[in-house]
Amino acid sequence: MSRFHWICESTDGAARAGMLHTAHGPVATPTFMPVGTVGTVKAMTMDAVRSTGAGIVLGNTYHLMLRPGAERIRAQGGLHRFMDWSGPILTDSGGFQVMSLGALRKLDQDGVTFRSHIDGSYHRLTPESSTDIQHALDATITMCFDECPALPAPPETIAASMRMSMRWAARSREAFVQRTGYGQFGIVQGGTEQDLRTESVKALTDIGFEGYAIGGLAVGEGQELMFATLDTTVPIMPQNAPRYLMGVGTPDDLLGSVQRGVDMFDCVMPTRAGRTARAYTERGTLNLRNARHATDARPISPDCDCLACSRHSRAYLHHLFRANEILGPMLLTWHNIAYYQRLMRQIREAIIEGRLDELATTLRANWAAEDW
Ligand SMILES: CN(C)CCSCc1cc(N)cc2c(=O)[nH]c(N)nc12
Ligand SMILES: [Zn+2]
Repeated sequence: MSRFHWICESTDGAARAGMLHTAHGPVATPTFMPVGTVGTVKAMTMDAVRSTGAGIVLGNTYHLMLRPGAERIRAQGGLHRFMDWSGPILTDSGGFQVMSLGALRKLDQDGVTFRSHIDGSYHRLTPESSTDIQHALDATITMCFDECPALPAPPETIAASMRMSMRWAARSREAFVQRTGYGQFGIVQGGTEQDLRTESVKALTDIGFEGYAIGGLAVGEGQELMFATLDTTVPIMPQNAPRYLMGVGTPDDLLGSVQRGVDMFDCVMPTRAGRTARAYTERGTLNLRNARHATDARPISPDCDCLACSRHSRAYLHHLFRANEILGPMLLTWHNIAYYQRLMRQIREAIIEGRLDELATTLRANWAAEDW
């Protein structure tokens, strides 16, 4: 079994193309990780997920600890077997979900106590318990337990939160059980304050992790401020470790972030859009509920090999959504994930061939094209 490591194969400016080697197989980077919050990529079978070329999927400690419970998943052989996915799985550590789900919660220096959004029962997450739960899930990549402060916030609030997250990172690392082919990622915090981001990167690299995530962004700061934060934070992150930008993003966000040196992404946009009739395409997004699609015999994308595009028309997808048929979200989620995977393959190939800037110009022009 190969040890957990990332190899940089090519660079094009700050962008990198590489290979992440794990206990559950290799993943080509840059990579987009479909979100499988409660052990399922919503509205997709795992065969459909595999057919898109996805290499790694995401799970969530918060959701899985509440239902069905980490112990029950462990007893079933771990999350891989439970959800029929033999590739790598990255699990988020739960703190972000507690905050973002608005669950009734009490945060203290040791961890967070919260009430389940499902049945109101009380639970507690700490760096130790989050790490233990991710171990029980047999996560290939374990995320540190952190706090993601809401933006905007005063610098002193961001500083206090980041420093608590760095103490929690040390405790998460202490609780992590090293296994060949498994990794743990530290999460850089610090809002959009460069000095705090620098302090956070140093704190995490002093502890030492197999990879480093950029947290605390994609929380409403906007693309310009997100990119500005990447411009100063990514260059001081370890060169030889994978970099994961959490919760990002649109195709344009992914392209700009890869150009700034990011390797891994996750976002609910393509799956959530698939359930709400919004199609991602090489020429921007389409709202398939719109009446103009009612008689359009074309596939969503002529260049797509997903089931929706290879067998059906826009008119059919329009009909399914108007009729509120389950097959609508199934087919469109499949298409959106297939589009995101195809985009990442295009970007990776362009980095290897040294033509990423040209591809970026073409992609951005096509995304801005008039509705079609
Ligand atoms: C399904 N995904 C949205 C969940 C995984 S990514 C969640 C997530 C998103 C964002 N934007 C910031 C943070 C952050 O700062 N810390 C953690 N732990 N998770 C984060
Ligand atoms: Zn398609």
